[in-house]
Amino acid sequence: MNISSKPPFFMETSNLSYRYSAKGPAVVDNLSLQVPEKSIYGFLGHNGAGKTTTIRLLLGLLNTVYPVKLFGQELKQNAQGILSRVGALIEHPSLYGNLTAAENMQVICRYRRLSFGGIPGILETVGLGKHANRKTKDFSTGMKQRLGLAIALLGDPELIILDEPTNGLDPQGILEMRELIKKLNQEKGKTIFLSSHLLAEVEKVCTHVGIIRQGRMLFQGSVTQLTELYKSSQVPVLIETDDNEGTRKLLEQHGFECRIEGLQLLTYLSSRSAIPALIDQIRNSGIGIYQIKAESKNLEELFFSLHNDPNSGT
Ligand SMILES: Nc1ncnc2c1ncn2[C@@H]1O[C@H](COP(=O)(O)OP(=O)(O)OP(=O)(O)O)[C@@H](O)[C@H]1O
Repeated sequence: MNISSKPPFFMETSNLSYRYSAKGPAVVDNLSLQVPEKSIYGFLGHNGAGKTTTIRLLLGLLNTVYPVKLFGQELKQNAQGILSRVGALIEHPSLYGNLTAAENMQVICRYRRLSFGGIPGILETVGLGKHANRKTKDFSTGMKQRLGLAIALLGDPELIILDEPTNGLDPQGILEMRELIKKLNQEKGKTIFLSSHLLAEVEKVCTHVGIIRQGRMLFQGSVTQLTELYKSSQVPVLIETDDNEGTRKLLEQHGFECRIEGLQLLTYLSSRSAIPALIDQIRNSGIGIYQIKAESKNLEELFFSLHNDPNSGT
């Protein structure tokens, strides 16, 4: 993967690696991230893949000898200046329940020596304008998360880093957070880096994506490129017939790999358009089909297909 400096990426790492202990495994392993300006970059991976650790490295919260660049500058050389242009929400926000939304923001403003002037506008942006004077102990999880984002927006950062921003939210809360992220990007020009373990979530919100497994990058590119790759990977198909064993033999004779799973047979096709021919083959051999169903590919299968694709990832 090439690290180009023209134009500089808003955030980039080159072969970033990290171990929590000298003899422990690499939790982040040769990770070269490239986050374009004005993108919404989804950092996708299962629980324990190394997302939060990477975010901590990007924010200078963990020490590393590897270069981490934000806005084209090395983080270590000007951490204070660079981080004043970054807003972050890692997991759930720490709020004082007995203080109102506005008062919670004032606490952070005092700490960061920012004026209180921007608070009403930011609360309006995140949809909490009407709740500015409510104590946060009465807030729903979604409202707390939006207030956490409001706090990250203090100081008008150009880059916003969000660790699993929809975690723990109900469907309505997820929808609102998703719309808010898009609004911040499209209307306020913010570059947003967010981590998630949900492929569907990333596809709906992000312009770019980096997929990691065990700290290693499997794929990095635009969501359009990911969709193309995803489409070209194999489709799992479940078949139930009156003779699953006979169907298995038949399909294997035609070069399909398959296995019996309970009352069904699982095989993989190159695309959904191959299903009619498959049905004809089974029916022509006198086997009765009870049902046939193309499964939607989940993250695990995408990981699997990426892992086996020599052209993808690292
Ligand atoms: N402070 C720590 N000390 C030792 N190991 C840690 C520490 N924090 C995380 N790990 C380990 O590092 C690996 C990556 O964890 P990390 O939290 O970065 O992953 P993640 O992708 O953010 O997962 P999740 O979505 O569950 O938060 C995991 O195996 C985890 O157990």
